[in-house]
Amino acid sequence: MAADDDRATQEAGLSPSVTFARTWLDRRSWVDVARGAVTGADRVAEALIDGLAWDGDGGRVFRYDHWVDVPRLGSGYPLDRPPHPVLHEVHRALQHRYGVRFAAPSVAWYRDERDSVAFHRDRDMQWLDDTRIALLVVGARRPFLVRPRAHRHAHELPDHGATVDLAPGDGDLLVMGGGCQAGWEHSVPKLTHRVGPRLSVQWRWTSRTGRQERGGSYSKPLHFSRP
Ligand SMILES: O=C(O)CCC(=O)C(=O)O
Ligand SMILES: [Fe+2]
Repeated sequence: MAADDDRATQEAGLSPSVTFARTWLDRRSWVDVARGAVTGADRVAEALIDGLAWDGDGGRVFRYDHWVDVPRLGSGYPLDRPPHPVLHEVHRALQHRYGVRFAAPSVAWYRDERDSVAFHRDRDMQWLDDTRIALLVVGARRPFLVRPRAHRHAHELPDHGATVDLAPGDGDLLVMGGGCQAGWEHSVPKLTHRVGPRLSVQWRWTSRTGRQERGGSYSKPLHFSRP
């Protein structure tokens, strides 16, 4: 059988040898990446697409003082009812490695190169000083850009001020930790070349310490009346 056929029929599984590589962003903020943590990741992509109910066409959220489009589809599932069994294994392995209990995951589906999420912090977690956000990315490998929050108005810089591209895809795990949601922003930008579907499963934990964020959240919009 051709290698492509093997890949297409391979059932998904947690790789027996997962290695995490840590990138320190500053003294208290880091990102871990484990390449190929889930093998046969295309099966997971199919199970997510077919097994979950997807919300409308991305919709719009109120961000600070204006509405922005979030062109991608969103979903989620209860921790004990994953649409593919390997997601349960990934969840357990992540909790074991990071020593925290994650909330029920949310899931994002970028249908093609036009879907994206702009630079943001996951402010809906409210306590941002010490968080863990674990992402399993399946499907297309696309840029995942990280920039210091101080670059948020530096639109003239290349890649809008991004300093790191972690480019996860095809079964990679990416974990943002420490102060990543306090002092850093992340994005999955639009592309000008064609790409297939990309999905991310996102498990979140916050220490609930430090200052509590209030106001316009990015992924869970407050329902202000529209201007
Ligand atoms: O899909 C991704 O890799 C990132 C998604 C994200 O940052 C979010 O939904 O807050
Ligand atoms: Fe995010």
